[in-house]
Amino acid sequence: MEPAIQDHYPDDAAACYGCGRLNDQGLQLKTRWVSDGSGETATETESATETVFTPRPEHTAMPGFVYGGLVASVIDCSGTGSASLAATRDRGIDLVGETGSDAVRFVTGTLEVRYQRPTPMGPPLVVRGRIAEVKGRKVTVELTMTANGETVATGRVIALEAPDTMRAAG
Ligand SMILES: CCCCCCCCCCCCCC(=O)SCCNC(=O)CCNC(=O)[C@H](O)C(C)(C)COP(=O)(O)OP(=O)(O)OC[C@H]1O[C@@H](n2cnc3c(N)ncnc32)[C@H](O)[C@@H]1OP(=O)(O)O
Repeated sequence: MEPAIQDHYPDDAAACYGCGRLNDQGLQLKTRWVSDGSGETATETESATETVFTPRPEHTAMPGFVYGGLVASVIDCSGTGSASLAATRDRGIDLVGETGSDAVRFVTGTLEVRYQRPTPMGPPLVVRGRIAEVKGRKVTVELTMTANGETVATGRVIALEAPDTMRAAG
């Protein structure tokens, strides 16, 4: 399995409610490149990211169905994580190397979510991300969430490298 980008965020970027590994109350989402099974990361044209999260009872909207804000949160951090993966790869940074933390601080500029059908409580939610564009400090990611193999939501995240003001505030 490919490494999760969030496991390589520096400590000052690891407090996020959605994906911070240091946030005990958070979702601790993990986003990684999908491997083709051969041990190689998929090629540029085929590359996709994946984030998997199993909702808990407190994430209920109404009995049996997942709260839409939770769906949006999972898509949000799948998008910023995917953007970080893309930027890291584009800049030739070794994710698990000593310099792996240099280019991974992305925040959400725009989050769009389309709820396609009610999201069932129980099965894991699988989000696949596709890098639509990398343009300077901006990465656009298109995402699809499935549950039991059915699409429940689609989304788009425009992620921007975190401004210095946010980094300094940490
Ligand atoms: C301490 C660590 C810090 C945090 C690390 C967290 C990592 C992990 C946590 C993960 C976080 C989890 C998720 C969270 O919860 S992240 C928290 C929620 N997000 C925020 O609070 C972000 C608040 N907004 C800002 O700080 C600024 O507005 C940003 C940084 C977004 C852009 O301001 P900046 O001055 O940098 O931009 P620019 O003017 O140079 O424009 C550059 C390009 O971008 C385009 N553009 C601009 N704005 C937007 C927009 N809103 N949507 C789409 N596109 C936008 C613009 O047209 C231009 O495009 P082009 O003309 O080049 O094509």
